[in-house]
Amino acid sequence: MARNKIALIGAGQIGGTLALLAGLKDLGDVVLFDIVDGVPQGKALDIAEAAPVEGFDATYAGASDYAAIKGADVVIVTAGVPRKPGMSRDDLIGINLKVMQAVGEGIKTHAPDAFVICITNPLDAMVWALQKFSGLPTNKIVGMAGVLDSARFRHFLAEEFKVSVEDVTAFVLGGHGDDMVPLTRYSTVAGVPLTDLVKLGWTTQEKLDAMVERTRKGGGEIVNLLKTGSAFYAPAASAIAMAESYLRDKKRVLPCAAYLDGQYGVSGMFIGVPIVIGANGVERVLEVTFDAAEKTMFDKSVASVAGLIEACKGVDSNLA
Ligand SMILES: NC(=O)C1=CN([C@@H]2O[C@H](COP(=O)(O)OP(=O)(O)OC[C@H]3O[C@@H](n4cnc5c(N)ncnc54)[C@H](O)[C@@H]3O)[C@@H](O)[C@H]2O)C=CC1
Ligand SMILES: O=C([O-])CC(=O)C(=O)O
Repeated sequence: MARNKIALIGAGQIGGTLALLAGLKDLGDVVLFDIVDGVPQGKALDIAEAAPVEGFDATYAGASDYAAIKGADVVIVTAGVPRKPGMSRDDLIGINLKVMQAVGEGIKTHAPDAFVICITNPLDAMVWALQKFSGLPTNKIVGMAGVLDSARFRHFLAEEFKVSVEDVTAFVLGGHGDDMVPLTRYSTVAGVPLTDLVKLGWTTQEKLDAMVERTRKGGGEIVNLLKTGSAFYAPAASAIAMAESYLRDKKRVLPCAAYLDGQYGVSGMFIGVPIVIGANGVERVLEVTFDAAEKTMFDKSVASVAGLIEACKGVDSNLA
């Protein structure tokens, strides 16, 4: 059976990590694409030379021409710029929107049948714009954020409870901004909701609130530490989980920025919600019920994303 082809648009910090993880997980052959000539080629060769040591068989190529992504099964987009300390993700809109136009046209011409995962920030607006520029069916394009935000929350919870990360589940929904929605009622240790664990004395409400807040600001915490860019290991691992679910038809239920057509009372936008990812792309949206406080938080987050989309339309009148 022919190997799958994975195209990585953007060969920076996340792109390089994606390329390595794709090999380690035997997901398929990898093409790294970047506008900076030499970088995708150099990273491709470096990882290909790691393959004999790690024992995976995959071809690696680097390119600065979109023709190289032809026939890709999965495209993961990290092209653009990351933020630096003092910036918000939203400050990236002007520059990254133009990048999404070029990437969208490249995908439309060379890989229109791919399952596309957008990572570029500000995420919920960029995946919306990428869908418009590429014309992809809305079940074949998603944004990566919820898996990462949930993984951060899971890490903090596992540390607090001194349990395996494997036994901690979490759902962080909404947009990928500081008003994202970590849902404590739907996050568990071995199936027991966090709200019950507070009652059982495993933690206090104050500590839980602090972990929720740390999750919301998790991206900024790493930007302030790194100073030159933003997180890349956990973002890459998160997107690889999504790609693997598609390529292996695993039908995992993952929180992703998905196109909503009435679900959660939202239409025509990409928002972080739990979805089933299988061979048909986004196969199902899981609509969880919110209590009044959760709904208020979710609606606030949706309103922020709507504001970003309006800002995109202001920058590029073709999107209006
Ligand atoms: N959705 C999420 O949860 C997360 C999103 N991000 C975002 O992911 C993006 C990438 O982050 P990093 O890999 O750390 O940045 P990076 O700067 O290391 O890599 C970005 C790459 O994109 C390339 N690039 C720029 N314009 C391009 C174009 N028109 N076509 C092709 N390539 C182009 C650059 O040359 C660079 O190699 C940023 O926007 C960052 O904010 C980062 C972490 C998490
Ligand atoms: O915070 C950033 O700029 C990068 C990002 O989205 C994250 O790490 O969650």
